[in-house]
Amino acid sequence: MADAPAPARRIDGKSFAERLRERVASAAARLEADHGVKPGLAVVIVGEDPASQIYVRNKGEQTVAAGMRSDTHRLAETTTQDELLGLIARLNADRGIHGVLVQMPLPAHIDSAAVLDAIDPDKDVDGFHVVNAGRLAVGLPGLVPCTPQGSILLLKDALGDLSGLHAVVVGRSNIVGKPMAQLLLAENCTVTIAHSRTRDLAAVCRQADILVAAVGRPEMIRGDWIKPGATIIDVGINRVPSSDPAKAAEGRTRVVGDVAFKEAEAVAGAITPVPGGVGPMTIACLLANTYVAACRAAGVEPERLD
Ligand SMILES: NC(=O)C1=CN([C@@H]2O[C@H](COP(=O)(O)OP(=O)(O)OC[C@H]3O[C@@H](n4cnc5c(N)ncnc54)[C@H](OP(=O)(O)O)[C@@H]3O)[C@@H](O)[C@H]2O)C=CC1
Ligand SMILES: Nc1nc(=O)c2c([nH]1)NC[C@@H]1CN(c3ccc(C(=O)N[C@@H](CCC(=O)O)C(=O)O)cc3)C=[N+]21
Ligand SMILES: [Mg+2]
Repeated sequence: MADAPAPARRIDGKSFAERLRERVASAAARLEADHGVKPGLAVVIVGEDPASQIYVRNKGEQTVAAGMRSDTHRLAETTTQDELLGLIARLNADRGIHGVLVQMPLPAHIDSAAVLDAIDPDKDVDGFHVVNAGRLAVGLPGLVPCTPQGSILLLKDALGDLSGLHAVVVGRSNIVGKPMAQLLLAENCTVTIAHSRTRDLAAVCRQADILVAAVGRPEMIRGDWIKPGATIIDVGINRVPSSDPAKAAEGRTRVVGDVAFKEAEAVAGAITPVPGGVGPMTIACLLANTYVAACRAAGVEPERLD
C-alpha cells in the first residue's frame, strides 16, 4: 500500500516577520545615525472595534520596537468626516510623520474612498491610494499594500522563482486580492482571480500551484479543492466561537483562516497557518514601507531589506 503523503510544511510567517522587523530596525537606526531622520508612523482609528484595537496596539508596539516614532490617534465613533480629513491634512503636513494609516473599516457615516484619497500618496504606507494602485498596475515604484507584499515574500522564500506557476487568488478586494494578483503577475505567474461569481470555484482552485485565499469566510476552502503539493497562502482572519463548547458558551473565540487547515495540510506542499502566517507579515511590511517612505522624504536610497 502506498504511504500517505507527508503533511505540508508550515510556512512560519511569525518568525519570518520577526527577522524582517529586525532588518528594518537596523536600517532605520542607520538612517537616524547617518541622516538624522527617525521614521514616524501615524495610525488613526475611529471607533471601538475590538479586533482593530488589537491590531493597532500591536502596530504601535512593534513600531517603537523597530526604533521608529509611533503616534496613535484614537477618535470617537461620532467623529465627522471633516474632522478626520482635518487630522489627515495635519499629518500630511507633519515633517516628522512619514507614514499615515487609517484603520479600516471606518464607521458608515464616513466615505472611506474620500479619506484614502486625502492621504499624501508618498505617506500612504498601506498602499491603498489610487495613485499607488496605479503605480503598481503599470510597474512604477510606489508603496505596495502590506498583506500582498508579505505574502509574496513568504512565497519567494518557500518556492524561489515563481515564474510560470499558476496562481489562483480567491478574492478581488482593492486591499488584498487585486494587488496580490498584480504582484504575482509581476513575478511572471499565470494569474487567475476568483470571486463570489466564479463558477465551480473548487475546480478553479484545483488548478493552482499557488492558492491565495482572501475571502473572509472561515474554512471555506476544503482539502479536496487543492492540487497535491500546492503552496497555500491563507490571508483570512476570521473570529469563530471556541471549539470547546463550554468556552464558546462564555463567548470565547478563536481565529481561523479561509482554508480548512487540517484537510489542506494533508494535501498541500506548504501552507501558512492562521494565526502565525500572513498576519505578522502585514505589520512587518508596514514598518518596511514606513522606513522606505522616510528614506524617500529625506532623499536617501533605502537599504535592501531582503
Ligand atoms: N492577514 C492580514 O493581515 C489581513 C487579513 N485580512 C483578511 O482577509 C480576508 C479578506 O479580506 P478583504 O479582501 O478585505 O475582504 P473583502 O470582504 O473586501 O473581499 C472578499 C472577497 O472574497 C470574495 N468572496 C466572498 N465570498 C466568496 C465566495 N463564497 N466564493 C468566492 N469568493 C468569495 C468577494 O467576492 P465579490 O467581490 O464578488 O464580492 C470579495 O472579492 C478577511 O478574512 C480579512 O479579515 C484582510 C487584510 C489583512
Ligand atoms: N488601513 C488598514 N490597514 C490594514 O493593514 C488593516 C486594516 N486597515 N484593517 C484590518 C486589517 C487586518 N489587519 C491585520 C494585521 C495584522 C494581523 C496579525 O498580526 N495577526 C496575527 C494575530 C491574529 C490574532 O490572533 O488576532 C496572526 O495572524 O498571527 C492581522 C490582521 C490589518 N488590516
Ligand atoms: Mg495593508
